[in-house]
Amino acid sequence: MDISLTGLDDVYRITPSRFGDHRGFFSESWNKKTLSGLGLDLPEFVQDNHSISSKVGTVRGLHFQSPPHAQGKLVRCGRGRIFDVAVDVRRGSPTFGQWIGEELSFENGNQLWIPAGFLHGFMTLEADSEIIYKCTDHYAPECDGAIKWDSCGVDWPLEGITPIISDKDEKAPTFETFQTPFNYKG
Ligand SMILES: Cc1cn([C@H]2C[C@H](O)[C@@H](COP(=O)(O)OP(=O)(O)O[C@H]3O[C@H](C)C(=O)[C@H](O)[C@H]3O)O2)c(=O)[nH]c1=O
Repeated sequence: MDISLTGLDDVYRITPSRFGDHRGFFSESWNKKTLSGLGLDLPEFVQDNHSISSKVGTVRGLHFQSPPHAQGKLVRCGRGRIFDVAVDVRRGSPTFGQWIGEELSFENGNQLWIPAGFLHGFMTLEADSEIIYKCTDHYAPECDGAIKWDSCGVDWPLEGITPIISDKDEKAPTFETFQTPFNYKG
């Protein structure tokens, strides 16, 4: 299992080891002890989420849950390919408003650890792409929030694709109107 830096402090790329043989491969997709041994101690996970998006260009996000139910997420792609995005919205952060986008796929097996205080979203790069992610707090609809996907300066790899968006996401407030509930803890 490898941990590597991304363009945003506190957001890490995690690549589990794969043990291949004539049948296929085996991989530990999550191991608290291994990550801790590599210096990454994550909060407890309490909920796993799983969604399938059937069409290329499906954009889900940019979402967050506000305190007291803010969620950290450990994100992976079980099938297909996604462009996974995190935006730093921690007041006082040196990278406030900055974003990263990473290709996560079944092929590369990469994961992203995205702590609470970041918006999260993704765009599918293949049909029937599957996202699986562990969350550090339970779903709390009263704390559920969204910022309009195209208002944060994210360079989505649309290349002429018309994005498929939920009504909720289409109507989300823009980043410039956003009063973040998160503070940077240094
Ligand atoms: C997030 C969530 C949703 N739901 C229900 C609520 C709706 O009836 C239905 C679809 O929810 P939504 O349209 O918010 O699903 P996504 O657009 O995939 O939202 C997710 O997309 C981005 C990528 C995220 O990081 C968040 O985890 C989450 O906001 O599932 C639940 O029952 N539990 C949950 O934890």
